[in-house]
Amino acid sequence: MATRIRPSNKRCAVIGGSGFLGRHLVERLVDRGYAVAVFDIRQTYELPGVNFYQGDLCDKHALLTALKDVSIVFHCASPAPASDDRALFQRVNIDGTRTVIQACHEAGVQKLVLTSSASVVFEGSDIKNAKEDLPYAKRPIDYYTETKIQQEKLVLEACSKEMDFFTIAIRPHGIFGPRDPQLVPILVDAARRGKMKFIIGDGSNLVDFTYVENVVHGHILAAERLKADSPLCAQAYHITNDEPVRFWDFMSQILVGLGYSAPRYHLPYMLVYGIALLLWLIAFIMRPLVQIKPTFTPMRVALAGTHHYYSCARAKQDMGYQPVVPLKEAIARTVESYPHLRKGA
Ligand SMILES: NC(=O)C1=CN([C@@H]2O[C@H](COP(=O)(O)OP(=O)(O)OC[C@H]3O[C@@H](n4cnc5c(N)ncnc54)[C@H](O)[C@@H]3O)[C@@H](O)[C@H]2O)C=CC1
Ligand SMILES: CC(C)CCC[C@@H](C)[C@H]1CC[C@H]2C3=C(CC[C@]12C)[C@@]1(C)CCC(=O)C[C@@H]1CC3
Repeated sequence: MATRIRPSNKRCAVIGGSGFLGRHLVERLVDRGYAVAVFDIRQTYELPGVNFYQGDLCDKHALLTALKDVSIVFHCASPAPASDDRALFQRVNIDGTRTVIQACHEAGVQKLVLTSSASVVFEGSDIKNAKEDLPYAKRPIDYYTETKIQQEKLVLEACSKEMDFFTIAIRPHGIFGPRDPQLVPILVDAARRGKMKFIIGDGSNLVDFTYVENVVHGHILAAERLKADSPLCAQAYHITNDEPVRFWDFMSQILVGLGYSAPRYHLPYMLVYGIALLLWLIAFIMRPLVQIKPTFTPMRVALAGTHHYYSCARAKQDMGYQPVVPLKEAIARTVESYPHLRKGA
């Protein structure tokens, strides 16, 4: 019988490696001595020790070129959550993830680590210290969440001891840090347009914001501890900073750190949510004529006015996870990294 030659376990691929999380992951993997292949629809940087493969993850042949001799695949590609292109989410997050799994099988990859999201259980109402056994959202709040649920199921169901193929899903929440294209830029844009004067609700809602290096640490631990008969197989894990913070305190610390005023006046949650829904409806109806992008979408209002924080006890127990950068330090590093977004810059 021909012996199947296994790729070196220090060779990995990062699908979505040109993105915010992906690039931080790639940098850390290189520091740890991994040879890394980045697969992405765009190339945003160059790094010694990293090979770039530009392509769409829905294209199996393109993927197979990048997965040659790779033993670990990190899948952290996704369309931007704010997009409302349902067909794109279906194609990339669902059909594309099937293609990734198939390509992993054909290339002899042993481990697939999916970046899922803690939002797969979020329906717009309070979530307090939830464990991973909370059921998936029955009424997902948007297409992004809907397809992240399907994606996570596909990856976890693909775990197979018989095929020597092990899978795991990491569920981060509210990732932030240097080079994040979403949280800080959107916040500053809203502040510059005078829209950050108001607190939605009473301001006491607790939320997880997770520093990108902690998310990276969770991914690498997952990959290194995932093996046959380990409790990690086919499981989902929350990865957070383990320091839930008041949503509006966190936003205020970022804003004040960058020289803007903190929001002060309170508005009732239901009023703002109703207005956001109405604006969304108007934007939807007007779409054939004009593209309107409201700052306060129903999703953002729900995230800004409810509790949503998650227990990471399972990751601590099964993979020895502990956040490596505490929240205070993480906020300071983040603020420092955006000199161009400071007030007056
Ligand atoms: N940013 C956040 O707060 C959170 C993000 N996540 C998940 O983390 C992952 C990474 O997110 P970010 O780094 O924030 O996003 P990002 O938008 O910075 O990175 C995503 C990358 O995927 C690539 N990509 C998109 N479609 C592709 C395709 N068809 N083929 C190949 N590459 C493609 C993009 O070019 C981009 O470089 C995503 O899966 C997201 O769902 C989960 C929880 C929270
Ligand atoms: C205008 C303000 C009321 C809000 C500005 C900040 C928001 C842009 C961010 C606050 C919470 C963030 C968040 C995500 C994106 C950016 C925020 C809405 C995600 C939706 C990204 C993708 C996920 O998987 C879940 C995240 C939850 C928190």
